[in-house]
Amino acid sequence: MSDEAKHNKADSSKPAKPEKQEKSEKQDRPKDAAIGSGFKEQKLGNVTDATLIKRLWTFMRPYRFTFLLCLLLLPVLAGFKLVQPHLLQVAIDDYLVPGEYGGLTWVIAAFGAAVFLQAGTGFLQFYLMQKAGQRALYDLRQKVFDHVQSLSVNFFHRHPTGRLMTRMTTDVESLQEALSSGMITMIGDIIMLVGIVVILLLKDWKLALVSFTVVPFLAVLTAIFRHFLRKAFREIRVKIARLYAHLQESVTGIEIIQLFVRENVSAEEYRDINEDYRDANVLSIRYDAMLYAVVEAVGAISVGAIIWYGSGQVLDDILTIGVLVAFIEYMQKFFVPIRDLAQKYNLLQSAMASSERIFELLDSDDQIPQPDNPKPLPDEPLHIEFENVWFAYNDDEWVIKDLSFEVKSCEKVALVGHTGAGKTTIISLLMRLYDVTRGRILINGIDIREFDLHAYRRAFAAVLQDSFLFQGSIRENLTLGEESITDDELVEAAKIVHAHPLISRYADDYDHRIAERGSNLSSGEKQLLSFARALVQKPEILILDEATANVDTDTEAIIQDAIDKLMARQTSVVIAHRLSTIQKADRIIVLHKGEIMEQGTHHELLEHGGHYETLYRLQYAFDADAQAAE
Ligand SMILES: Nc1ncnc2c1ncn2[C@@H]1O[C@H](COP(=O)(O)OP(=O)(O)OP(=O)(O)O)[C@@H](O)[C@H]1O
Repeated sequence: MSDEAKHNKADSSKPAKPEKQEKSEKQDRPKDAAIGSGFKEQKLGNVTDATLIKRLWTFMRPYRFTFLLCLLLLPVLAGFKLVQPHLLQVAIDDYLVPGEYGGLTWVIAAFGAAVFLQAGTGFLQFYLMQKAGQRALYDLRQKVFDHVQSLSVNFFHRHPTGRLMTRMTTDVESLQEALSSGMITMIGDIIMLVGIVVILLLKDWKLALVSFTVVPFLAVLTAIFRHFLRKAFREIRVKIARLYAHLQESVTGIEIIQLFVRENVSAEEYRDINEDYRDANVLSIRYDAMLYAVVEAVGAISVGAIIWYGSGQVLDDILTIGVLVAFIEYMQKFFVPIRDLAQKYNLLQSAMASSERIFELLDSDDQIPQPDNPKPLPDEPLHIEFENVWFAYNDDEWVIKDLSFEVKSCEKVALVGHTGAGKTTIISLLMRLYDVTRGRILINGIDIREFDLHAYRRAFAAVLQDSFLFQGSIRENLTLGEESITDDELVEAAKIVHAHPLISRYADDYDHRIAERGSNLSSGEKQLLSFARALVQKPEILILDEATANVDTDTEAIIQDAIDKLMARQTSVVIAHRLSTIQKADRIIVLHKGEIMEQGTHHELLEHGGHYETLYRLQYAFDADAQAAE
């Protein structure tokens, strides 16, 4: 079914009261999609390791040959390690005990060669593994970033930035350790263990069985610890996400915290979260230390058993001293990988907990849908039409109710209304930050959901309430990386909106660096720069939201002139609380609780004597009072 057909179908089934139909949509929606839910951190843990490893493999696949080479090097590396105790046995039994010291030379040379080759192979194996691991992680980081960028603003409203950042940074880091060292060296450890078991059984199966009596206990104990460690690691990730979320909020909201003297409250909250994080870490360290101690103790018991049983055998001449020494050496080598395995298992547990969270983020499909066969934007002046539009952020709470209006090409339409009337929501719907719940928005008669999202948004330039500026030069902030914009165009745009005098005040004018979020500029200056940015992008449709709030009367006059010039050029939709700024608009739409109350020109609405007239008189009286006070 084409998109058009789909939308038409949705429309034809439009109920008089859309609340009921909405309910079934609600049920279809993934649970996580409920606004305000955030990530369901506690719900993690149901995914099996096999599923996670399978998904991780998709990132390792491009580097599979390097990983394979690393794997092939593992038995070689194990071979060089395993030959050493045997050489020790040969040295004792064949040369030291019979007193043939001359033959020791080749044994020492062979031992030296084994140590040297072990180092060389170890280096190669480690280097290749790290390199491939880093590459796979680079891809993963890139994928996570691209995915996050593609998510709708709705998603960002629901998820605290700090938590998102944790997933994109510390979780990826923890995966990094596992991918670039943990996983493959674990296989190396297993090869070592199997090698030792086989060698010992071949050397003396009875002594081997005595040595391994402790292994089943060890297996049971590590299985129990594994279970608790996994839980502890998951807890750490949840706690660290909370810690970052709080940190992020405290840093971005520092002005409010300081102005309202909330430092102590914020510190108290942070202390609680920090304590939780510390306790979660301490718990995991406790398990870790216990596991380490258990492995050490079991290792010592095993060596004790070898000496106890083996010494008797040596005295009875059944066993040589060389074999006994080799057994002790092998058993010590046996417990090192077991200890390492436990540690690497921790790493892996942590990585599994992290990858679960990263994949959950990658699985969040809160995107604005793209059509299968996008239509090109009409190559003619654009006009907008809202057709019976309904919209709710939360389930049945309708913010926009059956809204219909038109903005003709080159028309300047203003939206006014009390706070919360739905003005910003209309702009968000128009720019497809959200999709309408019901009804349609049309551009030249085509549903906007049928256009390619990016091509569609490129037709707009928006100056929003918060004139967000990025850290970087003024030029970068105005062009937003669009290289085709020339310096002349830049200067011309800045001049039109009165931003040029402000910019040329700086010695390095357009190369002047703006601090993060434009913190080294006043709000009026930020607005002028965002006007220049909007103009230089040569939009078909201009969106202005709350353009003249928070500025003094002189700046307001300058900004007003800038707005007039901006609006004169193209189709514009403007939201303004200060009604003086929109008197020249071709049409003013007065909104109340998501519905149109009245519309017309400034004069028509004043003559009509309705809601707008009341708003205007109130504001006029307020301004007159303010001026008198000045
Ligand atoms: N992201 C959101 N999630 C849930 N509800 C929201 C969200 N954004 C806005 N709302 C609600 O939608 C309603 C309309 O908000 P909107 O921002 O569109 O109003 P507005 O007319 O632009 O107000 P203002 O003039 O104060 O900016 C309000 O009741 C608001 O609480």
